[in-house]
Order: sequence, then C-alpha cells, then structure tokens
Amino acid sequence: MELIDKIGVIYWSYKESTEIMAEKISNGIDKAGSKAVLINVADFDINTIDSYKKIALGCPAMEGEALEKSQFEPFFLAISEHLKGKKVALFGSHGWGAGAWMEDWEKRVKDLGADLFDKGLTILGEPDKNGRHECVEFGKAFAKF
Ligand SMILES: Cc1cc2nc3c(=O)[nH]c(=O)nc-3n(C[C@H](O)[C@H](O)[C@H](O)COP(=O)(O)O)c2cc1C
Repeated sequence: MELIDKIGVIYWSYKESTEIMAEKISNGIDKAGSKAVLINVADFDINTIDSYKKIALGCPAMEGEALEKSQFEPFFLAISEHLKGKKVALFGSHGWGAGAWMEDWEKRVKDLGADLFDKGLTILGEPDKNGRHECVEFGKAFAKF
C-alpha cells in the first residue's frame, strides 16, 4: 500500500477568511497527492500533533498584531515543544495592519527550531479568486516541501 503523507491544516477563524484559506490550502495539498487533514483548532487533539510531520497553521491578525488569544495562542504554546524539526507553513487573513503579526509568528516558529516553509501566506480580508488560487498553489508547494 502506498504511504500517503498526512498534513495537518489547523486553523482559527473569526469570520471565515482564514477558514477559506485553510480549505483552499487543503485542496492544494490533496491535488499534490498528499492527504490534508483540515481541523478547526477548537476540535484539535493536542496529543495527535506528533502524528503529523508537516503542519500548516492558520490564524488571522488579531488585537494588537497578535495571534488570537483565547484559543489559538494557548494551542500554539501547547504544541511549541513539538515543533522542532517539523515542517511548518503559516497563513492567515489580516485587516488594517501590514502583516507584523505574521513576521512575529514566523520568527517564533524559526526560534523553536521548526523548518518554516517559505514566508507565511497573508491575505487582506476575504480571499478573492486570485487569493484562493494563491492558497491552492501554496498548499501544493507545501506538500512538495
Ligand atoms: C478583534 C479584532 C482585532 C483585529 N486586529 C487586527 C490587527 O491587529 N491587525 C490587522 O491587520 N487586522 C486585525 N483585525 C482584522 C482581521 O485580521 C481581519 O478581519 C481578518 O480578515 C479576519 O479573518 P477571519 O475572517 O479568518 O476571522 C482584527 C479583527 C478583529 C475582529
């Protein structure tokens, strides 16, 4: 039996922009021949984190150019010690800011010893047709990373 790469796509989304990004990235991963496991962070079992060699994490810019504080930040802290050597992609939607939350997040991920894929994918507001295409391509490329 062929062994298929399982890639976790774990996200938090207030409205749905980051959720749409997560869905499109998952489509790209599947198109590239890997298997995306799309999970809202609220439903993610932290104990399963090591069953994924690769994970894509999504969270929009929230208060003060930060990760969302009540669910996503605690989740990220809980998985932090498991990120060393793991291939990690980051993505999220933002509003008025210039993307400082993503730059901080990239740095945190690298400092934890993870193998960060490319730059985090950021999209202003809800992804339009081009944005959705960008997400699919991001997923395909991450699957091959
Ligand atoms: C409480 C709150 C705080 C926000 N803080 C920021 C921010 O600091 N910087 C920014 O660029 N956008 C900020 N935004 C805008 C969101 O990042 C933007 O609306 C994004 O598209 C939401 O993604 P979602 O649809 O996945 O929830 C904030 C939005 C809310 C509701």
